[in-house]
Amino acid sequence: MLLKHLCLISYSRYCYRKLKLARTCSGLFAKRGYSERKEAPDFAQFPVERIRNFSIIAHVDHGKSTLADRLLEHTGAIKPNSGNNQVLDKLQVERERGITVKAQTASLLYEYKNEQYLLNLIDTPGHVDFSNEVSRSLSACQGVILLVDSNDGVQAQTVANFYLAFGSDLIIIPVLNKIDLKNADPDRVTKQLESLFDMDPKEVLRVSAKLGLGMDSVLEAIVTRLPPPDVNREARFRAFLFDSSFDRYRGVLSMVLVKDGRLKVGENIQSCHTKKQYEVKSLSLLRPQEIEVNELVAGQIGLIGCNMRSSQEAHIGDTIHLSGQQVEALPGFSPIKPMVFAGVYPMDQSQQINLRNAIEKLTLNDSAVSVELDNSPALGQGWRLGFLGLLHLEVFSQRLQQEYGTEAILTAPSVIYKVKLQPTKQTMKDGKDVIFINNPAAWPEPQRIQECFEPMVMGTIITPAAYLGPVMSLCIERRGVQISASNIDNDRIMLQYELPLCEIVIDFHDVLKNISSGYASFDYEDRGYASTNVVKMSILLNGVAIEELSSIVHLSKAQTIGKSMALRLKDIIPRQLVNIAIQACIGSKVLARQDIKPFRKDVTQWLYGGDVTRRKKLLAQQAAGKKKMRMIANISVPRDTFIEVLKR
Ligand SMILES: Nc1nc2c(ncn2[C@@H]2O[C@H](COP(=O)(O)OP(=O)(O)OP(=O)(O)O)[C@@H](O)[C@H]2O)c(=O)[nH]1
Repeated sequence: MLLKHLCLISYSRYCYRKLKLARTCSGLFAKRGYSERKEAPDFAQFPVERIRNFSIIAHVDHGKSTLADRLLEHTGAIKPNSGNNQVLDKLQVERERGITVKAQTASLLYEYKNEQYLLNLIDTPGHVDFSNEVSRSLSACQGVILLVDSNDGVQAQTVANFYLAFGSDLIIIPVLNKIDLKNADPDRVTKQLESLFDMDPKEVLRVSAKLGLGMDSVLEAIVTRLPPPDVNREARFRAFLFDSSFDRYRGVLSMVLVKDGRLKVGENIQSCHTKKQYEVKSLSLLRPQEIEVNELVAGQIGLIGCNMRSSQEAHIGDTIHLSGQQVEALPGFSPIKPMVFAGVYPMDQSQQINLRNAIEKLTLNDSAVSVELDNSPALGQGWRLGFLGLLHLEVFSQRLQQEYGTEAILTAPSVIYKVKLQPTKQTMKDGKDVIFINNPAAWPEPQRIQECFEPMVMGTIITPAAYLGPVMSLCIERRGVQISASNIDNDRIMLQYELPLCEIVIDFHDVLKNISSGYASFDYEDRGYASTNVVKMSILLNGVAIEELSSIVHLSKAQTIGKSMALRLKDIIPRQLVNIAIQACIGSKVLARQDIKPFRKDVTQWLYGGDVTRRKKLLAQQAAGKKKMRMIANISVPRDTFIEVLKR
């Protein structure tokens, strides 16, 4: 009996402790936002004053995605310590390369002074090729977190991103990350921020996204320093379309910031751009996983599913409104200007339709890519695509393969040249004396050209002083002209060079990283066109020009490029029964020549003595056969050769 009593007491104590623990935990979880999972608030009732839209911007690898992970954990959107690494980097290419290429959104709930706030976070890419994603994200925000690595300090893209946010009149919260690192020097980096951007050192926060240190200070700064979105819930519904993606079952999903009014499932909406009407099938918020809601209200960022079927319908920068209501369109984006062009062809023509569908769907998710039809005698029907840079091109082709299972051949990248033609009766009549050319195959005859212009960029390089010499030599070798040089602090120097775009698209960034042991950083912006001396370099095989291998080069570099191209082709083209002459030419002038010797088949090996006329007859037959072969070899080069040469 006594034993039973004791057991009962200890059991009730156990239950009490468990209950207490549960209560403490629930209190703790409630504080960190966990309770909202059970009783998610009605997002449509969230007052505008308690909404904040912000973005995280930084130089590549300074920890944006890691900070986003910690903020998601800290606000209870995802479970802590469950191996969350770059949760918002959803694409396979992002996870493999460890970079963000696509801005992602997540709505967080945060409790501050007993009031719940809805914080809409947009994680942005850091690499210069994806800066369009950054500027698009900024259009939906009132403020940004400018994240700086407290070991690396201010880098080229920190400068570019700062000016992007500053120019958009956004509030900037400076945050130093990675303070846990042994070599971290937050004081030095704070001074850099003060001298470069005139920032108040007291406003600079210090965190470690990896260890989750200082997260409350960041969240508090977002709530207290940023204003709520400037929206009106009583006005007619208006939403700004700033991103889109394709869902196999639901068609196009449009990511919008609701500027005015509210929108419910079942209502009919219309696009200001295309004037097309749709019925709203689904509305959702991203937390970061999608949660369906019945209503989106002004101030919120959400997804609209309305059975849009084709990529042309979701126009980035469009204004969406309710059908039958007149509203003023919101200011859109200035069109994105692709910098690098490349031909994309299917491996064989049977895959043409698959590739076309894949390109169409992917361009919906990556609106910066421009698409034109193209045709090549050797590679068949294809497309000429425009990209923002080489990494963008690589990521696009990787996504084509990984997300849509299509193999494509990419031709050598080229920039877009401006050519002023000699005045003729025809050009004067059409008024088309200036043309833009992104494909060497379309280059006019030299006698028709009056002047050529090439695209220029203003490059900003930040490098430790120790690497200044090699960095400057690289810029000079790439035809750069120095505009300015200034000290950021005792150790780092910021250089500005005007450079031709074609000199930096291929490998400038890699070479810069190599010569500076990875310490120098680079960013660039468009600087218009400048007069130049470029020519078309053709590649001739046995006297026949192969258009797919031609390129536009600067006259000063034509000889070097011609030589290396001829050597590469010599390695790649298989030996054949005839001699193959590879020539790199400008017009009729041959710059470089390589010969691939023919196989020598000994047709006389079966002869054993006998009359000499017999031997001569066999050799004559062989020579006649070779003559015929050369005719064939002149025009047909194995398809694999193109793939090998055109692959970088
Ligand atoms: N020691 C330390 N490492 C960190 C911290 N924050 C991020 N990292 C590491 O820095 C690297 C880059 O982090 P990411 O979050 O991918 O950087 P990112 O800025 O999102 O990179 P991009 O999207 O490519 O621009 C990763 O290896 C992280 O683990 C930190 O506070 N301390």
